[in-house]
Amino acid sequence: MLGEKITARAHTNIALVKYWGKENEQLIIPANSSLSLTLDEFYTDTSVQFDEALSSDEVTLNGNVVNDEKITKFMDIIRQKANVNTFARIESTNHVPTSAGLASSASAYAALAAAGSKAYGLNLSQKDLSRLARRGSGSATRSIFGGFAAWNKGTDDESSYGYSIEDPVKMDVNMIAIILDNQPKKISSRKGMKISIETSPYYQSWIQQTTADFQTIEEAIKENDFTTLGKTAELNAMRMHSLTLSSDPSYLYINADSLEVINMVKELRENGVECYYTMDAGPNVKIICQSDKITAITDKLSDKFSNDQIKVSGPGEGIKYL
Ligand SMILES: O=C(O)C[C@@](O)(CF)CCOP(=O)(O)OP(=O)(O)O
Repeated sequence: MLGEKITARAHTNIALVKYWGKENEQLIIPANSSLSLTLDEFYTDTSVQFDEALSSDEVTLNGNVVNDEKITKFMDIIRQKANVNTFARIESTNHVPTSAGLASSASAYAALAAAGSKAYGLNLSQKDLSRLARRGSGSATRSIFGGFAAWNKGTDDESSYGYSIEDPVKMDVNMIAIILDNQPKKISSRKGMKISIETSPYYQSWIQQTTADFQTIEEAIKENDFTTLGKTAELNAMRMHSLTLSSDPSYLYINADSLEVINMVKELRENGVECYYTMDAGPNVKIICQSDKITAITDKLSDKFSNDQIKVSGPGEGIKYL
């Protein structure tokens, strides 16, 4: 029997308050709550159709066959919830440079959770959809929602879920992604955060600080205070990266190009162009700015980087079915 083909689109999100460590690896329960901005420019479209003729899930990503047991394990969670054993054909198109620290797993697992659950006849609430997406990749929890979203840490599968903070976004806020390297990174976020939580001597102070940062940014959103949001996000990102440096073995996602961009941001700020930077598990830098500063920033960036490396994003929307 052939099921209905369901297609969903999820946008990636960039954390302003980072998730960097799990309390429970199997359920992907984080060590702290996190908060992000969903972006309009980067998204994943995924279609799912179950087919009794299949003897395993068939997965393609950007037209290429993918064999990833993480995907099959994720689909098994959906099959168990739907009480259906049939395998599925999954076609995914990433409008994000895959696994280059541009959070492609966030949009990928959010889209797969939405298309997969609906294809198997589940009609999940947004909250339950975010709990399901969380089982694929932690940051996907937030990509179910548009604009500013949060992932409530929780303590178990039931209490660890995403929720919308503000969508549509009132604050004038954009992110400019500079794509320095779209090669898959050597240390995945999953591996990196495990090393940090297990070996960095600063991990506990990170948890205290990031809990405070969450409240600061939540308040800044309410007060439409871009400066506090940007400043706090920049410090939070660098504190996350200090965990990688202080791990054993020490490692670093920041490379020479990243530092080039960071110094440009500091020069821009010294010259009165307010902007802030954030980074995830890769060398790419994202610059947080308001609309009237975009041109000054992209002009400065184009001194060193080509136009196809520079991508401006406004706030993106939550999950939708196509
Ligand atoms: O997005 C953030 O909060 C910060 C990060 O992007 C890195 F800086 C973490 C992304 O981690 P993810 O890929 O979701 O890990 P998984 O749960 O092991 O799949």
